[in-house]
Amino acid sequence: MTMDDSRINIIELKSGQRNSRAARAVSRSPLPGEIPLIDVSPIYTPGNTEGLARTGRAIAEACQRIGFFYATGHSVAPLIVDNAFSAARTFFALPLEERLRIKLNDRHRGYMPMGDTTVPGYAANLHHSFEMALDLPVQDPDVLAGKPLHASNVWPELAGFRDAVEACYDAGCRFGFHLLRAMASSLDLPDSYFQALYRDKPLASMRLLHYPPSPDPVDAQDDFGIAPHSDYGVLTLLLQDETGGLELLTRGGEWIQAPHVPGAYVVNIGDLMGIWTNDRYTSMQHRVRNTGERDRYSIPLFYNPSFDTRIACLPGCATSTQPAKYAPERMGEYLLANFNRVWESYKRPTPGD
Ligand SMILES: O=C(O)CCC(=O)C(=O)O
Ligand SMILES: [Fe+2]
Repeated sequence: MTMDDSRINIIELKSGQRNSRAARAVSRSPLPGEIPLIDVSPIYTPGNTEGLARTGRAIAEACQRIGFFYATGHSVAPLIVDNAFSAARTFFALPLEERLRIKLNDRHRGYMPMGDTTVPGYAANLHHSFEMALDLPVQDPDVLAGKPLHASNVWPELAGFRDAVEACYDAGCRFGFHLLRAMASSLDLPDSYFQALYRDKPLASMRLLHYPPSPDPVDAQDDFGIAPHSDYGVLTLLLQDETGGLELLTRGGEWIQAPHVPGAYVVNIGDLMGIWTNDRYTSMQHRVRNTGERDRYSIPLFYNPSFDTRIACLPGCATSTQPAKYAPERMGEYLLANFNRVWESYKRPTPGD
């Protein structure tokens, strides 16, 4: 397989098992219930305190044990999901020159070419992506002020693409916003605790990802679709197609497959949730190996609160025997510290620019 672009950027992801044999170990099928399937529909019924508490308890169990769960009953219409995947397939089938017309900008919107991201210690990830986030008008005061990450999206000239992607983004954000009530309940916090931090311009960004088929990295040069990493934000809501290839590291140190479950989102917690909960909910590593014959598409939504949110140990998560382990972080600055490593190389002129 040829790389679209030979420049390699670094996405500094927490990768505890960097390039070790364990990180390349073969995966197994999950045991029944090992990645729990949680019906989250009570999040949509105001006043259903019992249902919300039940969902919260299931989420607490999942987050503490494995850091991932499948969510059903999320109210995102199948047609919205299908349309977004169709849009992704059409976009990645465009000639490279077309995709490069909207190359990733300094507000982290646009097309990120194949081979442009690596997890330290690994070969370049074998995927490329379309990146978008909250779409703010040019006259928005934060956009005018040049506040980082606040911008309008950029779009390819492709009929129907924008509508399909925006519908998926809006529906995913609505789901995330409701899910925050159950996340709060899972931590014995008032239902609206997290929602209050997401009301004003949340840093919610979505990627359309394409992974071409690639050789098995266990025997080859670590050519993962995406190498082992944990997500650095708060909450990730992932749609994946039927291809499979997503794998999770269990707390016992085994890699297990997280196959496509029809109609379900894969939900996982990121590193910032570990800071918030003092590691009650610790992010877990995951990776993608697309070793079959098929192209794989996925759509993660990184659902994070507003730029100025201060992420510090939550009430109830520190005790006298377990004091807060982490210094507080500011949401936007924390994300920027991670993104900047990518941006640096995008600011450099490349041949043909
Ligand atoms: O494509 C997937 O299933 C996972 C993507 C992922 O882990 C990421 O973008 O952080
Ligand atoms: Fe990830």
